[in-house]
Amino acid sequence: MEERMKNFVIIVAGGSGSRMGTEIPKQFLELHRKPVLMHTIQIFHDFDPESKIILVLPKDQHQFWKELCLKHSFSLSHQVVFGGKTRFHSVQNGLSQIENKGIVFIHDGVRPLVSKETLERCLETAKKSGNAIPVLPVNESLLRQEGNLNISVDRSQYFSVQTPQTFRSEQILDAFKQEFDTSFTDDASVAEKAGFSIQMVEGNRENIKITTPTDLIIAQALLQSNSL
Ligand SMILES: Nc1ccn([C@@H]2O[C@H](COP(=O)(O)OP(=O)(O)OP(=O)(O)O)[C@@H](O)[C@H]2O)c(=O)n1
Ligand SMILES: C[C@](O)(CO)[C@H](O)COP(=O)(O)O
Repeated sequence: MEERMKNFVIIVAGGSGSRMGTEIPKQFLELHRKPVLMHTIQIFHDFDPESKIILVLPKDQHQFWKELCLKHSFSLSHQVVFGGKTRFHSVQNGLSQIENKGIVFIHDGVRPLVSKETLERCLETAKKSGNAIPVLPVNESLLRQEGNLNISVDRSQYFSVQTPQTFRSEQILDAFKQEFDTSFTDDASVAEKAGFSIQMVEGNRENIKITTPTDLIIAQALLQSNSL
């Protein structure tokens, strides 16, 4: 009988939230009666209750998170590790907890609206092809700045990138052995620099990254309509 592959989920929430600008870090803000991070963890647990969930949080937020879990009676199993200086270093800390082969989902803690269908597409393609990056076509026109000129570009050649960026564990562990480079904006850029070819799958429009106060209003509305 074929052995079932283990799923690992690294949820990164080690950032500073400077563009949100709230006193409470954005991952703890309440949306639809629960902190953002609890929505995110719940989605992955519901997708596969057997998966190992690793939450990356700045060291000085661990106690606060523990208190929030008690307050909300949040008991889904997860392991908490320290955040790093950049997203790359936070992911690296998460990867250090992967002890055997499987599929690794790397997801922004502040994307609490990823759909089950996106997760299924990511899982299936990563199993088959080594990785899967959820993307969407760009809905607006695009301009590129070149000196004093602003030049229209062909938007059909561009896609906006979401998470969970999903990999076979061997591939992503290998990619993250590299030295940090300032060009790394996500995990796909790390894998690409290590020589792996990147596979795109369709993401979902609701899967926004809560970055600014406006995103919070949109996420609140979407979560409310999801639960109707
Ligand atoms: N050192 C860092 C920086 C970012 N992240 C995580 O990477 C995701 C995407 O980053 P972003 O939305 O930019 O979060 P922040 O860095 O917190 O926000 P900002 O750039 O506005 O400060 C977030 O879940 C964030 O917590 C992380 O784990 N560790
Ligand atoms: C990982 C990411 O969410 C993919 O779109 C994005 O690259 C994070 O960028 P940020 O500037 O760190 O928010």
